[in-house]
Amino acid sequence: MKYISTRGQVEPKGFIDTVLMGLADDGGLMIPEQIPVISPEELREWSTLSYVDLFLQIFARYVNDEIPAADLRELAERSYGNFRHPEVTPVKKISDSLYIMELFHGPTFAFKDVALQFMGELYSYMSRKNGDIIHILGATSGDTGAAAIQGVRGKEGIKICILHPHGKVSKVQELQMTTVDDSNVLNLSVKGNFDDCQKMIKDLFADLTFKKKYHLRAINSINFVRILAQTVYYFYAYFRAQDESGERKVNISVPSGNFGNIFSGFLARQMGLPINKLIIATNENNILERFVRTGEYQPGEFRSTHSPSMDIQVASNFERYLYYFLKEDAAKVSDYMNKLQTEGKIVLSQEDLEHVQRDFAAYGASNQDCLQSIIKYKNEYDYLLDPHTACGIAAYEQCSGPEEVCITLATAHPAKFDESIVLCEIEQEFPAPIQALFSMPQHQTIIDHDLNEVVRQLEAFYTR
Ligand SMILES: Cc1ncc(COP(=O)(O)O)c(C=O)c1O
Ligand SMILES: N[C@@H](CCOP(=O)(O)O)C(=O)O
Repeated sequence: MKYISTRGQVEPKGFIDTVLMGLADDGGLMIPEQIPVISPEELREWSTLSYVDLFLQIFARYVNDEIPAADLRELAERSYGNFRHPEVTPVKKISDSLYIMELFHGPTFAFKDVALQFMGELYSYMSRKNGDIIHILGATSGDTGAAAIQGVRGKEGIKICILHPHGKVSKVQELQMTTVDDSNVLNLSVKGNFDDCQKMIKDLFADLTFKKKYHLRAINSINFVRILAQTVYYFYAYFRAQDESGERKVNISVPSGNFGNIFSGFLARQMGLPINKLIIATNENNILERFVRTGEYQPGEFRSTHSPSMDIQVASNFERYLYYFLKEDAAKVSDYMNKLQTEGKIVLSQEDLEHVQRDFAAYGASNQDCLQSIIKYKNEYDYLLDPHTACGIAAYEQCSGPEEVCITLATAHPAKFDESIVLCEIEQEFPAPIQALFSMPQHQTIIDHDLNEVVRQLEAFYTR
């Protein structure tokens, strides 16, 4: 298996080189040259596997023996051994037509742990084995940063710098990132929004001299291994729903922002998993929902909502979908991305829009939808949704048919977003590891939205 760029200007790479490259050197995103297809017989065999065994089966199709099987097993077991639930990502039945897959049983109580626990182990393995210097640079709207820091804190040979939007993450997210006092961690709190942070890190990765000089490595979903690790739970979810749903079609509703999570679902479907509808659930930052409804992809005005981790206008992984949508024509992808840069939008023909609507359903939840879903599911099912999952539930209610079964991905634990839970006049008890954060000192550097200042901070950090 080789990996290529969506923009076609990178020589095909192996798995490890793809992980190390992060953002493709031509500014695109790395993707597998060919997506492996799993036969129905194999899917049947996979359907009873444990989470770790399923992970190993899927990864075996992508890593080309670049990591010996025994080592990969050890990395996976160590990663998922840190989860508080033996099933890693358990599925709960809410009603006859609704299941919730809880992706928040990892160390930082959000779905990012699923891929980032593994990435932390993988980077550490690469550093030990090859003596690679790993300088991680990432941007976060709150969850990726916390999970990435947790995945590598204190690990030898690794330094991590995370940019988050100042004052725009929840209190618990801020504490999870900034109470870590290991010397290999730097938190930059940027006066701007997540899109500003993501743009700055993409600019730094695109500066190949800087990237090479400081050995920059990515933990955001620009890194293909993040996408791959997230496909595992789509298989796992589908198999659990299939156990119960009989002949009914299985939909999956995904709270979406940077399009990484749902792109993993798209990849699983391309691999042969018969997911019926993939439902994109957004908040009021609804660029993806507008795209599916109208065929126009145009960043709008940034809004602060009750689901702050999805307050994203520029959905990074949209480019990966574009590549497959444009029948793997990298020149066309470059064209479309240039158009987005110069004209501020991409507009599809009616025929292309119909194609998109066959790939995805979508719903943009308003702030009111979000709070109403939290209140309704607490009252009717005694289940407390976090505000991102609540957007997923609102989308399930709009897009899933009466004869279908839907699994909504619960992307975070409600304790991370008590600000929104309080607005619903609901009291919750915090899990002990979250409660403990409130009495710990914080470490962060607040900076202006200024690329030169980020460079100064990074140079000082990486060379000390
Ligand atoms: C809790 C939560 N839900 C949903 C999302 C959206 O996921 P994605 O960016 O992969 O679309 C994020 C982060 O983006 C998140 O932190
Ligand atoms: N919601 C994310 C945004 C970054 O997304 P990523 O999947 O590209 O890392 C966050 O919590 O930071």
